[in-house]
Amino acid sequence: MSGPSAPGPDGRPKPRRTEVLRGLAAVFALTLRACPGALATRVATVVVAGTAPIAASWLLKYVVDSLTSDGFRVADLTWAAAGIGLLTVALAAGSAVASYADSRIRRATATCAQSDLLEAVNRLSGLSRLEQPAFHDRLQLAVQSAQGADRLVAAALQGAQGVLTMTGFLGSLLLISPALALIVVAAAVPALFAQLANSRHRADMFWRTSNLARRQIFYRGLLTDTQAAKEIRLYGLGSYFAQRLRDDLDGINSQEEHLDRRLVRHETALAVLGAAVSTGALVWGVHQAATGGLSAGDVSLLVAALAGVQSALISLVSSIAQSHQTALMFAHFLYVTQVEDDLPAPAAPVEPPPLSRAIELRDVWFRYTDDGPWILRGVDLTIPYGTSLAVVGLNGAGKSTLVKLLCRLYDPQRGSILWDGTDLRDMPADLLRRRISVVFQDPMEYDLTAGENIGLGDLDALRDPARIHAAAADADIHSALDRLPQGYDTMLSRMFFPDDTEESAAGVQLSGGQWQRLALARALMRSGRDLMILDEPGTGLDAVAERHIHDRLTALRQGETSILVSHRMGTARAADHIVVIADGTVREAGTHGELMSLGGAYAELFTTQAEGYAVDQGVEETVR
Ligand SMILES: Nc1ncnc2c1ncn2[C@@H]1O[C@H](COP(=O)(O)OP(=O)(O)OP(=O)(O)O)[C@@H](O)[C@H]1O
Repeated sequence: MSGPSAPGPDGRPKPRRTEVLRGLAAVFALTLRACPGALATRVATVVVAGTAPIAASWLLKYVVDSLTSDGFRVADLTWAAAGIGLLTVALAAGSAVASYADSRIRRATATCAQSDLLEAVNRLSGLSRLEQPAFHDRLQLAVQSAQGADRLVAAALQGAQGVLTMTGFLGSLLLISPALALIVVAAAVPALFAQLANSRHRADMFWRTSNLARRQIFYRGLLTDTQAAKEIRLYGLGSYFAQRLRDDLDGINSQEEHLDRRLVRHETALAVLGAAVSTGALVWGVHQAATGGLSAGDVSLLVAALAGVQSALISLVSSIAQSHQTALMFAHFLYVTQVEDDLPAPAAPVEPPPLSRAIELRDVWFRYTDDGPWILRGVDLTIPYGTSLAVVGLNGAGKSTLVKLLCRLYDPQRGSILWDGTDLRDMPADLLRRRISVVFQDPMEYDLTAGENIGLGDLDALRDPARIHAAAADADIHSALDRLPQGYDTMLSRMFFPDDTEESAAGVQLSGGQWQRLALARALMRSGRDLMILDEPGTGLDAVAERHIHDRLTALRQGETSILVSHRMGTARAADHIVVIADGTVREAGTHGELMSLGGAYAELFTTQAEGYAVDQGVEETVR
């Protein structure tokens, strides 16, 4: 990966010019990998399309010269005419084959580029890169350029065809008049520079407007999202977001409009220049023919060469410009596919052993960005093997952040987290995560079947109904799933149908608490886990379900190392150890009894919650 690119006018990194060449080479390598056969076919059509017009113009010159001379042979002219006809057929067939090959190249490169991109994003083992707006801008442009990679190939081949045709016709013009050949080429030079400048401006514009483009996609998604629909209707936000979407689109449109006007000015001037050169050359040719300097066939060749060189030059110039623009855009694709992992890979990776001693946090400091506030400020904590730890604290204290660090979704800036004495930074993140099972505070709701939603917890068991049902039973959701229209095969989505079913098999939506139990079942699927982390598993559960699941989990956790983040003090009190996180540090640590007798933050949290229940109870008694 090369160093960061120079910043653009808005301070964000901008693709460098050398990246154009890298982009070109990369797109051809991609096409060669994606569809070598179609590329070879397309090259063959370029040769035919590039040379046939020249051969046809020479045959025409031969026919015209023969017709205007004495004693021509009809048979020879017939062969020449048939030759022109054959070339026309070859051109027509070549064009049809070319568009078929172009379609194949388009589909294959888009698929290959998209999967390269997704693999690259998937290789990022942490979360920080995905939380940077600039990275999302790059990603958006990378997706666009991945979809348009075939355009660069098409433009380059069109350029090659232009070169072939132009070389042939220029050779013909040189035979008639070297000066004329020079004038025709010179007329194309301003066009070349203008087109290159235009393509640079267009690539810059895409970069400048990428943030607006992403935002209007966000608003569009929001306005059509079923989850957002409730609040949007309740608060009457539809028109407000629609207006913001229109403002963003207006911003993009006005920049495009500015560029389009510039293009109109340039293209008009270039067309006038080209027409003037052609007219002058034609007048000169007619004059020469009248004075006997050129034959009638020469004039016909001159007319064909003028048109051929002009159109080949225009096509060459526009293909260079198009390649330039696409290659500049492709720099974003290269950036994303070659971006460094946000978690540095260990120099000497250590495979995490099955946990047997303890997980230790030693003076852990963490903040999400280099200039952001410290979220954890020197956390010291030991979680002995086989014990349960409850983490409590006020909103925003850093409890979920601690969980994410334990999963190595981020690395701490200072201090270390040790797994049986080995720093997590020395372990490949994916191997470490196989040893951990987590229910996050905001678990995913996959638009898949109920069985898949659970089976994703252990891909090897995705088609193992017995294990899936057992995990569902442990999470107390089995009977609810069993009662669904297609049981575990029911699609949990109102957006999609299962692949092989009719519309009548449309999916169902679960309640918030049921989704939470499903996430718990998914976490329980993970075989061979050493650490179970539950980040607020009870928030969406009813009191009966919470009690039931709590007892079940307590039984399941026996002998297992577990961490429970919870605001429900009644649930937290059962843990072997409890820590109170406040101001980014461990404020208090101990058992429930120890912390209560300490009379500090834990005792206050506990009694405040208990008093709430007691007051409610008192009110109920008064009402009765
Ligand atoms: N991805 C992130 N990027 C930047 N800041 C973040 C991010 N996630 C959390 N924070 C900030 O870190 C702080 C701690 O958040 P965290 O989610 O760890 O708190 P918590 O103790 O789990 O809170 P809660 O009880 O509300 O779940 C908060 O101030 C939050 O704004």
